[in-house]
Amino acid sequence: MAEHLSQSELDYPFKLLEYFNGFRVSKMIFSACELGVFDLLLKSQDALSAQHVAQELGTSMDGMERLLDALVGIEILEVETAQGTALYSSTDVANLYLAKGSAKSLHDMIIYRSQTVYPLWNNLVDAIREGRNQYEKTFGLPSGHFFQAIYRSEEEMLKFMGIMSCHWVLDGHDVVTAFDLSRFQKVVDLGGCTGALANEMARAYPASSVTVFDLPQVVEAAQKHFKQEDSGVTFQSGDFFSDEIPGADLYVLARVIHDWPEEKCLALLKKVYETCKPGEFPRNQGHPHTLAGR
Ligand SMILES: C[S@@+](CC[C@H](N)C(=O)[O-])C[C@H]1O[C@@H](n2cnc3c(N)ncnc32)[C@H](O)[C@@H]1O
Repeated sequence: MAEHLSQSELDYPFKLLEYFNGFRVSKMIFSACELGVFDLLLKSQDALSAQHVAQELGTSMDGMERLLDALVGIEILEVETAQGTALYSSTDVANLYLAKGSAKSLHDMIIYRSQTVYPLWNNLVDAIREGRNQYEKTFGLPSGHFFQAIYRSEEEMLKFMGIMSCHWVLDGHDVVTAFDLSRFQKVVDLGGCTGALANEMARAYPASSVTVFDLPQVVEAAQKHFKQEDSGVTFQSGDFFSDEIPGADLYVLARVIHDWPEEKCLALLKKVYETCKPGEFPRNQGHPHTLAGR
């Protein structure tokens, strides 16, 4: 570690302190999102006092004042003083990413992190000791099948699908255009969920046909709640372990491989290799292509 952290860290451990206090910053943002602080400040035309925010959101005045000051400290909110009263307002960043409703809102992702991921990470020590996920200990759900736990109700499934989409609003275009993929005529996004990345792909390469392949209940929900009619993306349902996967000359596996143990990954990648139409690799290596993302 000493080799990677700068010399000054030996005199005073700035980075180390930042690392192990990082959870406090996460919790401040999670709490403000859950309480609706950013939504209220976005709606309000004027900067608001801590008392006003506390009253509107039904919290203690002392707790809210501390939270607002802490958010000013990490430059997510701004404060000005008028006649001895501190008045708080949102920054553009908070309005764009932390409040509900903007096209780039990460609100749902933050709520999921707060209510599902954070409690799971609380059991990280046990996860490492036992080598398995902690759904059972954290939520009393069977941990044997990861997606059965995540998709335990339609509401939970839609929440998960929502946060999967959020990521691609930020990075999707950059990811699909990082390489020129225009020569691939048929693209299949395995485990493509809502189709958010597939939509970016179809937009960037309008001459390609793009198909999302995912579990039946996910495909049904994707078409009902997330489908973008004009994107031209098609959906096919199935299980990529037990069913045939559609033929393609490019497969996308975005954030899929990391979900599975080694033997399942190898089985899936073998299936992709065998089904993928051979094509020309940029440096003429002449083997099928897999665009794998994690
Ligand atoms: C972590 S999510 C990633 C979603 C999407 N690729 C993305 O990056 O936003 C994994 C996806 O794999 C799908 N999946 C899980 N098991 C599957 C299976 N056996 N067959 C097909 N899809 C599956 C899930 O429904 C989910 O959409």
